[in-house]
Amino acid sequence: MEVAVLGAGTMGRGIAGASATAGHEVTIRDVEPPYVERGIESIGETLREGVDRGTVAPEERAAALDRITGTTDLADLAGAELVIEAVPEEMELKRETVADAERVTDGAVIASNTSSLSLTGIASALETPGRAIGLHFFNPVHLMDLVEVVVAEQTDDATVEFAEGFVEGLGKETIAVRDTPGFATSRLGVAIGVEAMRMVEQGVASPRAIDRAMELGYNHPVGPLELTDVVGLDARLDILEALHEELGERFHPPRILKRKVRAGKLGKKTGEGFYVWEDGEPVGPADE
Ligand SMILES: NC(=O)c1ccc[n+]([C@@H]2O[C@H](COP(=O)([O-])OP(=O)(O)OC[C@H]3O[C@@H](n4cnc5c(N)ncnc54)[C@H](O)[C@@H]3O)[C@@H](O)[C@H]2O)c1
Repeated sequence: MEVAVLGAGTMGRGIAGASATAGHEVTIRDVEPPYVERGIESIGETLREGVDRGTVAPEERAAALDRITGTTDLADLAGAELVIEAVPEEMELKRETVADAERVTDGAVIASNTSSLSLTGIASALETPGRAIGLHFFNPVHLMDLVEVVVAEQTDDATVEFAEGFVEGLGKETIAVRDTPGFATSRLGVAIGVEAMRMVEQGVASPRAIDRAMELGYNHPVGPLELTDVVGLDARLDILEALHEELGERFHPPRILKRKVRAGKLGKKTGEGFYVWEDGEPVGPADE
């Protein structure tokens, strides 16, 4: 199948790489040639790591890269049966992007990788909104087995079936979720994260103890506070504010989170969040 991916950033390159590895012809579009080139280079690097680990054969890597074409020209999407947008998380940009994709393709299913915006709001930018769906991939795409299939108010049954078939062909598992704030994964993940932050605030236990509770008590690979540091405290605050508005008080952003974001303590990327980070590792608790 011909698949078009819009945006060659973190997610777009992952989705393009997974699609090409599964045998699809992929066109990846970004707004400037260097972004496209960097995206394709990065797909090559990820596949190279797969070869080094023995999970990808060298000829599979070469064949996958051969199936990827980069472009900045929207007209090159014309033959796509599936378009997946992974442009920045802004409603107006997403609406323009899907409308452009609909205009230049002929009956393609148009999917959005949004992690928090209303699919129903994105779909309403289309002339035929029944073709819109959410395909919420997780980072890093090549290692994460889940794709949340987000069903907008307008999405047709045939679109859901098509999208689920595509994801299964990538060797990943789908869960179908109605278009509601935070879908399933962000809502559940953030609910645990926000309670963990309140527990730090109330002095219930140290961040490390709270993380160990979930890692050893529930077999989570990483605790909620370390995960917040990895995702970025600013990103977590944005999602919480959106969920608070839609779902009420239980998602009220804790003061400790707002305080840290105001102080520029955004987690791993700035060297401090709930932990102090050095060389990409948490080395101790941050001062409260
Ligand atoms: N990063 C994650 O962990 C993650 C996980 C799940 C979902 N998402 C979602 O995926 C989407 C993309 O996130 P990301 O982290 O890959 O962002 P990113 O900033 O890494 O990449 C976005 C890319 O889109 C490009 N772009 C901007 N306008 C464009 C246009 N009109 N057409 C084509 N490309 C355009 C940018 O130049 C950039 O290269 C967002 O909706 C985000 O919420 C992100």
